[in-house]
Amino acid sequence: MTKPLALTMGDPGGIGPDIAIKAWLERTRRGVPPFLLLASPELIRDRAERLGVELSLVTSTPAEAVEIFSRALPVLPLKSPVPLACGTASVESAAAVIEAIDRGVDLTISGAVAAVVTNPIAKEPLLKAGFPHPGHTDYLGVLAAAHTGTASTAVMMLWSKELAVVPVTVHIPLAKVPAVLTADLIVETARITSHDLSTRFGIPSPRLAFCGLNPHAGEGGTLGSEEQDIIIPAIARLRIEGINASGPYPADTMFHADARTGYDAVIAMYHDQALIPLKTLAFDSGVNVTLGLPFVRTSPDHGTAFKIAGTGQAKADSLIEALKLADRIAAAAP
Ligand SMILES: NC(=O)c1ccc[n+]([C@@H]2O[C@H](COP(=O)([O-])OP(=O)(O)OC[C@H]3O[C@@H](n4cnc5c(N)ncnc54)[C@H](O)[C@@H]3O)[C@@H](O)[C@H]2O)c1
Ligand SMILES: N[C@H](C(=O)O)[C@H](O)COP(=O)(O)O
Repeated sequence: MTKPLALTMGDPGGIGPDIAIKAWLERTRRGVPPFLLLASPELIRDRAERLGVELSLVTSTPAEAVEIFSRALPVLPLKSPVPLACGTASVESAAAVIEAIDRGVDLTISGAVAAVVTNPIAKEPLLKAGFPHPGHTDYLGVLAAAHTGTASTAVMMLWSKELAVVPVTVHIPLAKVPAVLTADLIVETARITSHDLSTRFGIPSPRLAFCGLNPHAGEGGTLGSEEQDIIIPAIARLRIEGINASGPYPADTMFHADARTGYDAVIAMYHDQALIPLKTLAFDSGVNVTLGLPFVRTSPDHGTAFKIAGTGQAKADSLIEALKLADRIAAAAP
């Protein structure tokens, strides 16, 4: 029998509970793979009530979840208290938010579930509660390293049928990007991307196209030196290793339809350079996938959308794509 996916509740005040309920309701029509929701049953019942949905919910172990999924939403209760928040973030939720991630990863590593899919979390309340990581991606790298005993770099990729993008620097202030960007970091990010696109996504020799950092990719060094000093040497190193790397290209002309036929993924130098084109082209179908981990993790491409939590406006499309992609790449795991 197939294993379920573990789905974390995300921030309980955000739209995670809404879209988990919607994804379960859509399970047959849209072929949603079975998942076990890591949450408080009270929160999910409360949200279903706000949405005006009659929901069958059953507390479940991972082993029972696949069988239950066809008739009820299987929920694995959390130990930490979960405030019945809707529409606001709260520091009081932090312990439960982190517990759901930890348990999702533990269940995946132990083989009880096929992969972990995370609902969106708000970073600010977690940071205020003392959680030192700027997002799931970094934290998953730390959990993976603790599990394997070796340092593990987690790489963020936003994937869709139209476009896949990987930001080399992620959740740091824009002003710090030039200082953090090094040839070593670019090479490591690209190596992991090439490896995982090949092993998990079945692309034999992934074509990686690199953005420049500066306008016009530096215009031969007249509009900035990072291309000459950092990006071009990094690409040269990757080519020597046999990685199909090209660029750096001016970022403003890399994302139109013709340009997108020339690569399998874009390696971008900072967060918005990568995520603006992805979310513009594929907001409803984009999936956030963490590469470089010894387990599979995906997530919808959007955030907590507090304003529309409990209103029925949140779409579950990106979450459904994240569940389907996790199921597919977990089955292909090396
Ligand atoms: N995977 C994650 O954990 C993740 C990803 C992105 C942002 N975030 C966090 O989410 C919080 C809010 O971020 P934001 O406002 O920049 O982005 P957001 O994605 O939450 O919202 C942006 C806009 O898109 C709308 N939207 C988002 N998801 C939607 C959906 N499923 N259906 C319909 N409309 C939807 C929102 O209502 C809003 O108008 C921040 O704290 C951020 O750190 C978390
Ligand atoms: N940068 C991501 C986005 O905007 O979609 C997001 O914040 C999620 O990051 P984590 O997967 O690291 O939580």
